[in-house]
Amino acid sequence: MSAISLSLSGVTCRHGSFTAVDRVDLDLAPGDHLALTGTNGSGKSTLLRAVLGLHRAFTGRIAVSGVEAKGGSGWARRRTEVAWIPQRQAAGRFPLLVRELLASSRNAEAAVRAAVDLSVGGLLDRPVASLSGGQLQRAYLARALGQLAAGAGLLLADEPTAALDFDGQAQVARVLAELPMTVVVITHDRVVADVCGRVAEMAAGRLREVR
Ligand SMILES: Nc1ncnc2c1ncn2[C@@H]1O[C@H](COP(=O)(O)OP(=O)(O)OP(=O)(O)O)[C@@H](O)[C@H]1O
Repeated sequence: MSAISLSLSGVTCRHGSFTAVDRVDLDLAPGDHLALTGTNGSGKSTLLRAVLGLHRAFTGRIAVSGVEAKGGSGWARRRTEVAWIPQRQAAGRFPLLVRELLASSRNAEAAVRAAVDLSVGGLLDRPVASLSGGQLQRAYLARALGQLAAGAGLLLADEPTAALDFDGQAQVARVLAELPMTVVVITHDRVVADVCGRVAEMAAGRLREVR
């Protein structure tokens, strides 16, 4: 596993006729850590979802490791290169055990090890739908660490500490700080922003780097 680059140029994302992300440019070198802050509804989640191919209504250029995703196989490859912690962690439409969520990382062993470190190792046989918000967030972080162990070189995390207690927030900030991967983390948490070398702020779809 090694860190990879992310390059956005002139990225505009629409929800119907509404422009949620407006001509965003951003270049991250392998290993850069960026905190993405800004007001609610300013387009942060939409932007990261576009990088993953979960929001396809965009124009402009999104390149990971210098490559733009094209077609189904291109986006499938993108999802092996990019680890993802979603904001509203979905319990899924079908009953899913924590163990199965972790296995979806493609490195179940590493994800389970991370789950143990993150204090959710005792919940492997519980349905994901039965976890508390903080437990679910820890489980999704463990899955992302499994994805990184499986070869992903970029982590996109959407408010990964929003549901965590103080100890959990500090622990996740530590884990993120130590990751040798490229990281973009949407956060309203100062502890997390402080461990990132770069900080950008979004407002009404525009991105401005502040540090
Ligand atoms: N599926 C959708 N359909 C229509 N509008 C949407 C949809 N998803 C998001 N939006 C709108 O796009 C804008 C950007 O939303 P987005 O979730 O990207 O913001 P955000 O910066 O991540 O917000 P927050 O900090 O509250 O999570 C908001 O005005 C939101 O209401």
